[in-house]
Amino acid sequence: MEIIPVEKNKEYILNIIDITATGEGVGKIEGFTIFVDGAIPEDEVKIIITVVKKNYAIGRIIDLVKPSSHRVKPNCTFVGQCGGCQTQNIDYTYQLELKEKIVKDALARIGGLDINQMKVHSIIGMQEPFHYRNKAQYKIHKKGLGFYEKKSHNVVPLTDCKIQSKQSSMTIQYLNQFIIENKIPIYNEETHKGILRGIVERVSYYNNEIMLIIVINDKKFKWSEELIDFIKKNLPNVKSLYLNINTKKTNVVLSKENKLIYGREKIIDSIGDLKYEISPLSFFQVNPIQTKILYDKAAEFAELTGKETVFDLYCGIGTISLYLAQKAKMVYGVEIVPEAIEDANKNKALNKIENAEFIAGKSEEEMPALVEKGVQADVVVVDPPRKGCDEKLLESIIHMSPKRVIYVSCNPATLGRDLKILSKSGYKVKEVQPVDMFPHSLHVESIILMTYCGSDKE
Ligand SMILES: C[S@@+](CC[C@H](N)C(=O)[O-])C[C@H]1O[C@@H](n2cnc3c(N)ncnc32)[C@H](O)[C@@H]1O
Repeated sequence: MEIIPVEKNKEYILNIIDITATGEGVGKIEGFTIFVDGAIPEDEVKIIITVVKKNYAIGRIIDLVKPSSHRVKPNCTFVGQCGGCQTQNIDYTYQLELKEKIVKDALARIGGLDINQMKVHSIIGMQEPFHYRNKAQYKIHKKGLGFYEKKSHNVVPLTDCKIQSKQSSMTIQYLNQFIIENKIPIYNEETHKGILRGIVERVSYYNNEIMLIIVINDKKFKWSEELIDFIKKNLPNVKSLYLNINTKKTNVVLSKENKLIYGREKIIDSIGDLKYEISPLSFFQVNPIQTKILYDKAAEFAELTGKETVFDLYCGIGTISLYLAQKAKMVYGVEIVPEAIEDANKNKALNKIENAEFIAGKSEEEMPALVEKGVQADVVVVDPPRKGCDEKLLESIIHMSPKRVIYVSCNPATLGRDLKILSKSGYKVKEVQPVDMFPHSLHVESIILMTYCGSDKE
C-alpha cells in the first residue's frame, strides 16, 4: 500500500502549480496531489489538511505566505462569498493564458493530437471583461436577490454583480426593495414552503430591453399588480414580465409554465445584422460581444461562396444557421428542443431568410435521415452541449465526409474526445480558436476547423 504523505489537521507549506477547471489551486507534496480552494498558480500557501483520500487531499489556506504575481484585487466585494465567479482574483491576461492552456492540454492529452501540426490561435479575450452577461438566474435570500455560495445552496445576497449587464445592479436594487417592502415569503428548498423561488433576468444587449421571469412556488402571485406598477415606475427598460410557475421539488430553475403578466412575449437582440427573438426558455449565448466574434469565426472557417449546403447540428434557436445562411446555398438546422425550433423559424421569418430549414429532433437521428433523403452537406457545424457529440452522429459525419467540419465547444474535454474520433477517420484539425465567452470563470469556448483529407476532396 502506498504511503500518503499528509495527515488530516496537520499544517504544510505548499507551492501551487496549477488550477482545476472548477478553480481550486493544485499543489504536490511528495508527488501527492493537494487541492486548495482560493489558491492560484505560483502562490506559496500555508495550509491545514481537511480531507484525505486515497489519491488526493484537500487543504484550507491558513496563511498566504507568498502571493502569486498573478493575484489582483477583485473588482467585486462579493468575491469569496458568492460562487458566481471563480477567478476574479487572477489578472485577466493570466486567466486567458490558463484557458488557452486548458484547451491545448485537452487536445494533446485527451485528443492525442499533435498541436504543432495545426494552427492554434491565441485566445480572443474581451477588452472590457466585465458586465458581459445577458442572463442572470437570481436566487432569493431574505435580504434580497443573490447567487449560491460556491458548492452550497446558501444564498449570498447581492447589491450588484460585476459580470451581469450594467442595468442589472439597478434591477437587483429595485427588486430587493420590492421583495422586502412587500414581505414576500421566500421559498425554502428544504421545507418546500414559501412563494418566491428566484428571478431570471434576460437582457437584450443591443436593444437595451429587459425580460424578467418571476419564479414562484404557487399557481398565483398576489403581488402581480403592485409589481407591474412598481416596474413601470422604476424599471422602464423591463419590456416583458412573466410568472414562471414551478411548484416541483427540483433544482431546475424554470418550469415550462410561463404566464406573461405585462408587456411583450419576447425581447429582441441582434448579432451582427441579424435579429433574434428571445423567449423565457430559449437558449441564447450569454456573452453577446464574444458571440459575434465566435460566429464570425464560424463564417470564416466555413469559407462559403453561396454554393454550399450546410448542416448546423445542435442549432438552438438557429443563431449560427441564420448567420451562415447569408452566405450559403442552403442551411439545415437540427435541434432537440421543439420550442427552440419554433423560435428558429420565427427568427428566420424576422430576418426574411429563405434558404434555411429547421428540424426538431436528435442530431444523431435527423442527420442520417437527411442523408437518406439525398441531402449532402459541404460544411457541417456542430455546437453540442457540454457532454459533446453523440458517437452515432460522429459516425454519420465520417460516413458522409463533408469537406469541412466546424466544431464549436464549451467543454475542452469532450472536444478532445470527439476530435480524436474524427481525426482517426480522415479528418485533420487545421485551426483552433479559443474564445473567452466567460471571463472570471475557467470555462472556455473553442471553435475548431477540421477538413477531410481521407480522399481527394480537399
Ligand atoms: C451549446 S447549445 C448551442 C446552441 C446554438 N448553436 C447557439 O449558438 O446558440 C447546444 C444545443 O444543443 C441542443 N441539444 C442537446 N442535445 C441534442 C441532440 N441530441 N440533438 C440536437 N440538439 C441537441 C440543446 O438543446 C442546445 O440548444
